[in-house]
Amino acid sequence: MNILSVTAEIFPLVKTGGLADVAGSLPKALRAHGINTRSIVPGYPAVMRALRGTSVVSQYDDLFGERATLLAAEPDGLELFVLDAPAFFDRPGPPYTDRNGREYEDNWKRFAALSLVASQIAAGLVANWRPDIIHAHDWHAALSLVYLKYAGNGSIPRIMTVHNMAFQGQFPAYHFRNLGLPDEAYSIDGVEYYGDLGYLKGGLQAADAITVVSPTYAREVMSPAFGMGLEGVMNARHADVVGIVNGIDMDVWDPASDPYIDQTYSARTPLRRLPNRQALLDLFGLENTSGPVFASVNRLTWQKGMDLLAATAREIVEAGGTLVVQGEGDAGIERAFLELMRRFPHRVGVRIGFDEALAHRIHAGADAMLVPSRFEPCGLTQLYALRYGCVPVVSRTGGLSETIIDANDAALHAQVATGIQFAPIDAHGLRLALRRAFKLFRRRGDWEGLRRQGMKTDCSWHRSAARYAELYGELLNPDIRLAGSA
Ligand SMILES: Nc1ncnc2c1ncn2[C@@H]1O[C@H](COP(=O)(O)OP(=O)(O)O[C@H]2O[C@H](CO)[C@@H](O)[C@H](O)[C@H]2O)[C@@H](O)[C@H]1O
Repeated sequence: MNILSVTAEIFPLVKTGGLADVAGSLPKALRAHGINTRSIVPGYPAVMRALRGTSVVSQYDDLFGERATLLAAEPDGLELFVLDAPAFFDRPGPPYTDRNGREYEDNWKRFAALSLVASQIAAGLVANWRPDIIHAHDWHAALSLVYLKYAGNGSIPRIMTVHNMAFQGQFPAYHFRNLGLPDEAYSIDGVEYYGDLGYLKGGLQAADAITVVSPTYAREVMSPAFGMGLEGVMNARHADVVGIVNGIDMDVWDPASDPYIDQTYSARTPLRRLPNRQALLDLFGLENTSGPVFASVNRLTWQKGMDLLAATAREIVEAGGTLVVQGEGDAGIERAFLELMRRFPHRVGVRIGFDEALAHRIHAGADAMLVPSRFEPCGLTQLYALRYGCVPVVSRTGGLSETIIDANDAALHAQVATGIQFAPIDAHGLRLALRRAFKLFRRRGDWEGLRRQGMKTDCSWHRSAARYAELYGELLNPDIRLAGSA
């Protein structure tokens, strides 16, 4: 079976968040199910630099007014189609924004171009490789399903995966006439969205199946607080919505072979983890107190509850712990953490920026990973933390509530607890969770138990790749689907 995956990011070539990790690792996991995935990605500078031995698939003189070439290549074990369109993608810095953090004005066109070409591949553009299913990730890829739907001619099945409802690709309606879609596509069944253009909305309407990245989030997005305007569409499509929890790449995130960390270790050799803790403290110039080293590797945003962490960080210092924060995002939250570092230079360490290697070192060295998200479709940081023996402290929402087993008395007694969950998701809730963490940390046996259980947890793609494979099978054979849902 051949799958065309459409994505704006793919690890290890271009990553701003979890989308890249999933787009990079799911295809690997699907191979075990006899599924071949090729991903189409934009030809950003980092992608173009990684290419060797490319072949030209197709050329465009006028793709939304620009020249472009569709290439095929296989860098870093990935099987890719790359849309080399310098006018759209040959820009320094992050993929969606300029150096000042402003969204590019032509994002509507850049990702419409990617999507249009993807839809052409789905319709048979490539002579020796035809996909059986097209799988679009997030709003950047959503129009590929819309183009296919309105092209007619019995398109292949279409899947839309939503990694985060907060990012929808909403643009002024006047761009519609430049998208090359038929007039009927500007409707409630198409891309019309509260009088604007909604790319994700259009993708959801054009999809045969919709996946979100955890069953809890699948339920949550049916309500306005989590659906963020799309709850109506999600409710209308609920029969076709399925939640599948993300897995992680067990090779990339493996403390037994991680090239970024000072000392490799495994669940069987927990003492070998200790030098990584000291190395982390040294790196940030922090004191080695008898309290836990808390960490956060995250976008510094409201979604991630990082303002709540900034507001409670003092508690960590006063109770005798240390805090390491790595991330970038809202200027106000960045400032708040930098200010905390200035006040408590030996207890709070902060790095503003995106740094994959440092993220590994933090997971390997910290005692606890704080993930106080206000909403979290799935979350990957807590899964990496489990694998690295860094106990996750998470808010009870979305995928966080499904992937971490709270250390309540029953779970501790049964030796199944893997972390701490808290609710309500506010500063007070987080404060109480921190107090629980301090208490458990002092009870060394319980803390080691949490760490051990976490490291034993299967966070691989094993089960979830099987769910995707099953879904692909159902879409290609609707009779099975009917039988299954009866
Ligand atoms: N400054 C930094 N330096 C280095 N690495 C950093 C970093 N800041 C973040 N990261 C890394 O980026 C990734 C973030 O992934 P998440 O899944 O936690 O959230 P994100 O909101 O990006 O993803 C969305 O999509 C994913 C995938 O489906 C869902 O899990 C999630 O809930 C949803 O919000 C992790 O690998 C994290 O370690």
